[in-house]
Amino acid sequence: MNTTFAPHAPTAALVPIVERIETVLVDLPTIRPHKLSVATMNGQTLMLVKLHCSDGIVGIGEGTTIGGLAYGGESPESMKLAIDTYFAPVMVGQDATRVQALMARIGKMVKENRFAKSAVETALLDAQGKRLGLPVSELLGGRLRDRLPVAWTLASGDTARDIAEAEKMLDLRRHRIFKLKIGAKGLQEDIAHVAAIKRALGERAAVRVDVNMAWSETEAAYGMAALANAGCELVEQPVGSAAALLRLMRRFPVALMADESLTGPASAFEIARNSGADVFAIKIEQSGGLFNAQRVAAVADAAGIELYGGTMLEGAVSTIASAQVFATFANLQWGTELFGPLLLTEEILVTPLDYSDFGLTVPTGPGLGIELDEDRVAFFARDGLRKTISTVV
Ligand SMILES: O=C(O)C[C@H]1C=CC(=O)O1
Ligand SMILES: [Mn+2]
Repeated sequence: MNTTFAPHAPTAALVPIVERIETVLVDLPTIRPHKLSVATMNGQTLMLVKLHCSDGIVGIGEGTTIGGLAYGGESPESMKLAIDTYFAPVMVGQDATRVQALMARIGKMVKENRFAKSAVETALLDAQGKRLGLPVSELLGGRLRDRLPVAWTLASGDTARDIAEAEKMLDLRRHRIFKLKIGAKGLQEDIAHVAAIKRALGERAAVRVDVNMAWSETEAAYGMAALANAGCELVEQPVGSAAALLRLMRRFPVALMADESLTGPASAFEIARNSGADVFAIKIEQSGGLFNAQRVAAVADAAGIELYGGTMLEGAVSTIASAQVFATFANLQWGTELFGPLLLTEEILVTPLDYSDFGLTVPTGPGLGIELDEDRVAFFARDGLRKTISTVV
């Protein structure tokens, strides 16, 4: 008997492999200047990834940060360079269906670059979901919710304008949780700003602040007490170091949230071990991808730390990748801030996302469940049609 003859055995050629990875920088204006203590944004650059597989499936991913290099170690340009030069050779020719194995392979060759890893992992998961006919949330273990509460950030730099913006969001039933960006101005001015907004909105809305590490420890001690008095319910990353954050814990009747000091599972474990935060702002890019975001959530749950779904002011692709993973979290006590696409003037999806009734609907289609409007992406690409037209005119 010929035991080597197996006509129906799958052959290696049938395994879908990664054929090509395309990256594109897309520059989009914001609806107004967005003022953080680290930068003022007038636009946002999305670094989009298209992962072409041998079975014809194309997965999409996104890497985005805030104010170029003002927020962290990666920029959209550096992500593009890292993927084109270092990720692509490690990925091309590999089995596209083994997402975790491929991410582990990348991890051996690329030490850091968490944001770029998140973009590539998103594209792999989108492709695999499209291949299997399942939403990314189901590849990640299954969703617990189809809708996510979404906060809005008030960051125009002007108190009256922020109040008017909040009133508009309440009228539209789009947001009733507001995060105020402070830290760029003096302490007293910032506290007066927060108090005025909370006074105007009263019980109709929740008010939180993000200091983006701008305060010294003594400023934070004074500031947190005053903010608690003003009715602010949560203070996000008032100081830079995790040690200083820990020293501020439980001294004021206001929740303390870690953002910048949370850079993936290892940092989550360190903060949790020291009871160094009440809440984690989990971001897929800061975590180094969707699987790592789930690991951060598991650490938080084990330690009794509460969860908030954060954003790097991402466009639609990474916003929905975040939504797909946040939908799988056992706990999401503080909701999310997945409003990034609403801060941009331009739509880049064929079907816009559903923001309604103070929340975002998590798409149910295969993969991320969204489709890029390729003409608009080509138009807004850094070296794309918009540039050609404005050079000709
Ligand atoms: O949390 C951050 O620091 C970044 C981001 C999230 C919302 C926003 O306005 O900025
Ligand atoms: Mn933050």
